[in-house]
Amino acid sequence: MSQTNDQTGSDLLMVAMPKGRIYKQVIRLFQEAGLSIPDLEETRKLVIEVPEAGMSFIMVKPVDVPTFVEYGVADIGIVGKDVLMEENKDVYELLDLGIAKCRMSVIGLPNWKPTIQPRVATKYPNVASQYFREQGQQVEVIKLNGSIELAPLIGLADRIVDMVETGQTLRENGLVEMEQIFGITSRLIANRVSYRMKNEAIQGLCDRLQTVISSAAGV
Ligand SMILES: Nc1ncnc2c1ncn2[C@@H]1O[C@H](COP(=O)(O)OP(=O)(O)OP(=O)(O)O)[C@@H](O)[C@H]1O
Ligand SMILES: O=P(O)(O)OC[C@H]1O[C@H](OP(=O)(O)OP(=O)(O)O)[C@H](O)[C@@H]1O
Repeated sequence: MSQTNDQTGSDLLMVAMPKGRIYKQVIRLFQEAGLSIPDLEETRKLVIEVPEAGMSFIMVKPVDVPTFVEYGVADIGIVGKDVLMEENKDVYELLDLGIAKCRMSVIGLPNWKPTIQPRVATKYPNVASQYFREQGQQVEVIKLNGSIELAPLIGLADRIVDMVETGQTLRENGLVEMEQIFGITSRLIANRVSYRMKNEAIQGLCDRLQTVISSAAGV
């Protein structure tokens, strides 16, 4: 990857970086790929230039990453497959980073019984609607923003569609995983125009990251 130390402003690759859970894993991956990224979580700054890595970072909510990338204010971004499926934005999905592994599942109480117009609570209404439509099941989807597992416990919904990683949240709330919908990992995405205009830099980054991912996977 051709990187110089004199890149400034718009020469830098603008990266939409998700705040929160994925962040530390992404930074580790970038550092293993030889990119000297400081711990950006230490600061409340939202735009952080790292000229020595040829990149500038904007710190955003994970769910907003595809929006910043689709509009081209970020050239690339890192986002979970769950968000990509839900948001369905017009971006290139370049690389499976293999981090933040979990799965999207249908979850319910063990004694769940089908009802006429079942209610499904979820943070992912598009994913849930599409899944049940494909299953030929009519459901009412209720959008929540967190603590989704609460819904079947207190009678808000019959089932939920949510992520499962270790299964701890399910176990501690007496819920069971009924069906797995798809597997989730974090992905590197790119704006369509940026991918053409800044191809050398973006492809170079992909190649560096791919080397780390492949060696971690023992390929
Ligand atoms: N339990 C989990 N295990 C592994 N990966 C997860 C888990 N929960 C979420 N993820 C992945 O991490 C991404 C970001 O999750 P995170 O909880 O940081 O953001 P969020 O859901 O937008 O939270 P908040 O609304 O609290 O900011 C998700 O989109 C998903 O890809
Ligand atoms: O299988 P586990 O390892 O228990 O992980 C799964 C939990 O993690 C996520 O919740 P999060 O921590 O983001 O909380 P929230 O959705 O309630 O905000 C997800 O929505 C599940 O509740």
